Amino acid sequence: MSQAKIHYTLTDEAPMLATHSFLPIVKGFTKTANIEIEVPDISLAGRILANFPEFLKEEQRIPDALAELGALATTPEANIIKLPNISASAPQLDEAIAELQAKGFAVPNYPAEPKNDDEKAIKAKYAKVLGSAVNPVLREGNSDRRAPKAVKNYAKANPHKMGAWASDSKTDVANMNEGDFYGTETSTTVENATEFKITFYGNDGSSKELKGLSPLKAGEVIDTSVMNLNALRAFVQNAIQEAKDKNVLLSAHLKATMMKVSDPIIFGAIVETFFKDVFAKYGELFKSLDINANNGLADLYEKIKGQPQEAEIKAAIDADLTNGPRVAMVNSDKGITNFHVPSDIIVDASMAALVRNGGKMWNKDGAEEDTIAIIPDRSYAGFYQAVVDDMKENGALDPTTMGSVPNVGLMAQKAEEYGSHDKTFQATADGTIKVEDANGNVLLEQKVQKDDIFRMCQTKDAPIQDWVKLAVNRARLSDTPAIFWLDKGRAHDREIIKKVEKYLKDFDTTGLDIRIMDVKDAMRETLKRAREGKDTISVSGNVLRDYLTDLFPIVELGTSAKMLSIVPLMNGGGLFETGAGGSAPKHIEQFLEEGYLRWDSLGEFLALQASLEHLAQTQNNTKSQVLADALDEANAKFLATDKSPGRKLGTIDNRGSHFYLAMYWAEALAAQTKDAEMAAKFAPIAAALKESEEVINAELIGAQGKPQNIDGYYKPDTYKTYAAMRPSTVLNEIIDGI
Ligand SMILES: NC(=O)C1=CN([C@@H]2O[C@H](COP(=O)(O)OP(=O)(O)OC[C@H]3O[C@@H](n4cnc5c(N)ncnc54)[C@H](OP(=O)(O)O)[C@@H]3O)[C@@H](O)[C@H]2O)C=CC1
Ligand SMILES: O=C(O)CCC(=O)C(=O)O
Ligand SMILES: [Mg+2]
Repeated sequence: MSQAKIHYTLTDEAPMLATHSFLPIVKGFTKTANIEIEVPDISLAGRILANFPEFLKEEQRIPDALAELGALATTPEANIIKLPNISASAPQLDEAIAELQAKGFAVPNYPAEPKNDDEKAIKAKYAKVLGSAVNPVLREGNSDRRAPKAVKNYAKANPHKMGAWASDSKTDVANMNEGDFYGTETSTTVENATEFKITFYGNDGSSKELKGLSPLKAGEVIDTSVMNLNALRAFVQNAIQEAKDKNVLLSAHLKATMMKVSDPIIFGAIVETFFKDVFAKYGELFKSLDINANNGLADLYEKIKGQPQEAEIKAAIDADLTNGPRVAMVNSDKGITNFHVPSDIIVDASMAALVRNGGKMWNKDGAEEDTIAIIPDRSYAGFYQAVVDDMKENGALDPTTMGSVPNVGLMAQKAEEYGSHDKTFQATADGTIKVEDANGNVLLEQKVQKDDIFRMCQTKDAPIQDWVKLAVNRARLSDTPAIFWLDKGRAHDREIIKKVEKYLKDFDTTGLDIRIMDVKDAMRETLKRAREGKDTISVSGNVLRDYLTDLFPIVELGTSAKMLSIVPLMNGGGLFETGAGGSAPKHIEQFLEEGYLRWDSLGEFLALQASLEHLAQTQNNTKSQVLADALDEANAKFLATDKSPGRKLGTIDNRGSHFYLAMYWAEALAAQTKDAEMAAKFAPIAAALKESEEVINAELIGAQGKPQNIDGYYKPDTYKTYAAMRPSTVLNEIIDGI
């Protein structure tokens, strides 16, 4: 048997900590099936170092693990377990760079406003690290996300807390009615393979190439749209007034990490409109200090530190916060508002949390209040409004009875808006931005005013076909109705509908209930069915995939970390994402403060099971199938015995949950009869773990309750992190002895 490989990614924050405890277990168990576990470092710090070898000493240089994994993802051998990673906002990138520099890595500062060609080159390299820079590289397939039956049943039996929705809740979504991406979108399908370029033509006769010639494949859907900044600012002003009039909180919900070019600008426009007198009065000073509203208040406070006007500016900001509507808080204990950091308000998680919480967010005193939720663009605002309306009309959903909403999402090869960063530009003057082919024929064009955001998106045909196939398969396999969520009001979706209707004919859909519905209707129908306890597969584009796979799991299961999240790669490999949620920065904070990590690794367990099964099938490795089946049993027992970390000190945390998983996995391996060698191997391990249960728990729980020092946040010390995450010598001895 040749040695098979699983690539288990090293990422950031809570999942990175969890990996230090779980990886030794994974390595120990899988080596019995001759599987090698590789651990590519795709952490934010690792990605920065990999991109700047010329600034580093020889011994500090590391290979570009992400690029290597991206290449691997296009091959049939790929078997990658991908944990959530930081998608860095500009302030996070600055922090990570500062930490690396302090540790002796001479990487350059991030030049937000490059002043010469050298800085431009550095900025271009950092563009590969900023924002959502990992997932789009690895996602060479569409996504299949669902709560496995055992997980769903567990949630029904052990429901999480749900906030009640009042029928007179004042919570509402505020969106633009014109001048947004939705209203301006134009779209076309390219018949034959060609090339395109993007050029700005100024009303003054000037022109500037924004993007040089790039390929277009036959059948590709392309679109352009524009967000008019004047319309955006006017809309924000109205939303501020609305929140004030209704006497509720004001909150903003964007995706500045994934939409890393457009959404920080939109965030900045919201911040600048809210504090418009401050930005008008201190504009010159802010400019000289490189303060940009797009980076939020935290960055502003940092940069005015020590300035003669510091106190006066802070007072002016406080006055606006007092006079304006109350602003929703990210962390009321620490005084962190919704306007502090663009990456703190990630719409997929934040709106889901709002729905789970009876429509309420937190004010500065930590009390819950209704809110006006700013979601400027109608492309997605309407579907959140549909949820809010449904909750007001019918009350909160009931996790003990509600049906499940799995998702089949179009995302391969950077489909749709989430692949648009390299084609998103802010207009520097009034004019027209044209998408032209190599011969100058105009494919699409948009009129822009200075500061407007122009965006072009691509969606390749092969991923669309694969997505339709995946939807039909999932509907068949789970015998569940599937709804394509597409909006006839959007030019892009009208092109996609044509393709879906065409490609559905390629498959046998007899007996299946497959529908194409408008997004808002799809939401209403899905919620109605969920309330009746019925499951419905949502089949959606890339952005809705992201939003729906946090919204429903967070309502159904309490967190999207418990999702099974599979990406069948188009060339035959497998990418197994862990959960559908993020890297839970507040979990690492709690761990550093009190030695308790409440990150739930169920997503990792589920992904590992799927990865082992994929390996068994593609490499004909029967031992891997034995491992996968035993892990499946272990996962079920893990849920049945409720060994997930609690929320509080003194109960088993992430490390304790790994111990139980290892014990149940070893027990299942010892008990199975398909592979006698493995049964014999794991019988003493299972016995040793069981025998030491009390001692191990005492060691693991005994390690809690004190601050942890792992020497860093973005690049902690490996040795210290292992020590912190593996505090049980008894457990370590058993695992390391496998
Ligand atoms: N696939 C990826 O790589 C993704 C990465 N991200 C990145 O993650 C970071 C934070 O994003 P954000 O969206 O705020 O998400 P978080 O990681 O903060 O998750 C939001 C909330 O979900 C709950 N949660 C998530 N994962 C777990 C888990 N394993 N165990 C228990 N609870 C969990 C917690 O909620 P509660 O406190 O209510 O229990 C948590 O506060 C950002 O850098 C973002 O870019 C985000 C999404 C996906
Ligand atoms: O890549 C990211 O930044 C986040 C990804 C995400 O939220 C998702 O795929 O659900
Ligand atoms: Mg998401």
